[in-house]
Amino acid sequence: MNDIKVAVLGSEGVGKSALIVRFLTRRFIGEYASSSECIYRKRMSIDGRQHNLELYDPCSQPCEGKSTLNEQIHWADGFVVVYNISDRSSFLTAKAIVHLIRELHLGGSKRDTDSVIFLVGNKQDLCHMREVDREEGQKLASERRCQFYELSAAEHYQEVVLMFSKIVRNASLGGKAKERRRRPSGSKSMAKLINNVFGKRRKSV
Ligand SMILES: Nc1nc2c(ncn2[C@@H]2O[C@H](COP(=O)(O)OP(=O)(O)OP(=O)(O)O)[C@@H](O)[C@H]2O)c(=O)[nH]1
Repeated sequence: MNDIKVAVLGSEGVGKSALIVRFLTRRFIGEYASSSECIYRKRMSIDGRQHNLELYDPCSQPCEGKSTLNEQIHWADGFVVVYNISDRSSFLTAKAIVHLIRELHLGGSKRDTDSVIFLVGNKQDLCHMREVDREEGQKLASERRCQFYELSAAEHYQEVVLMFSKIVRNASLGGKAKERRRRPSGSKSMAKLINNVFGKRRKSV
């Protein structure tokens, strides 16, 4: 059994929780409020191999025991860095996060890091309000040697599953054994996730 840790990073409201919830439950939840950072766990079989996936969903608000971005980056084997295509400032934040991941992983093998940083432009369904061209995202990804996706947690279930499956596969192939530093603190079971999801008021988008 292989443990794979993936951090989903990006600025507030870009759809990090929506992407994770979509992947884990198949559902798109219009309003998902979480007041704490948390880790979701899922067992996955990819290419006949079993993986224990841990998905880290940070909390944008100040909260108790909140880990720093540096700690989150040290903890993870793979990174999904999300921006909202209709919010340029979120793209700039994503750019800074990718830069930081690269800085902190300078010691690692280049090939390992290249395949485990995914830059994701979310909310593609809002392309009528687009502030970041697809080409800009592609350019940043190729400059920073990341995999690039543009998708919509709201509309693209299959693409979301493919994206997460691919990062798990890439992280498992990297076979990176690294020192584990302080781990982001929160942890949630699927039961808690489902409770969160269905306990919230849903809003259509
Ligand atoms: N139209 C559209 N809205 C989306 C999409 N993904 C997320 N949203 C909406 O964007 C808002 C923020 O989504 P969240 O998943 O809470 O974003 P987040 O990045 O986890 O936010 P924080 O936890 O505050 O950092 C919610 O109202 C979602 O319904 C999408 O693909 N399309």
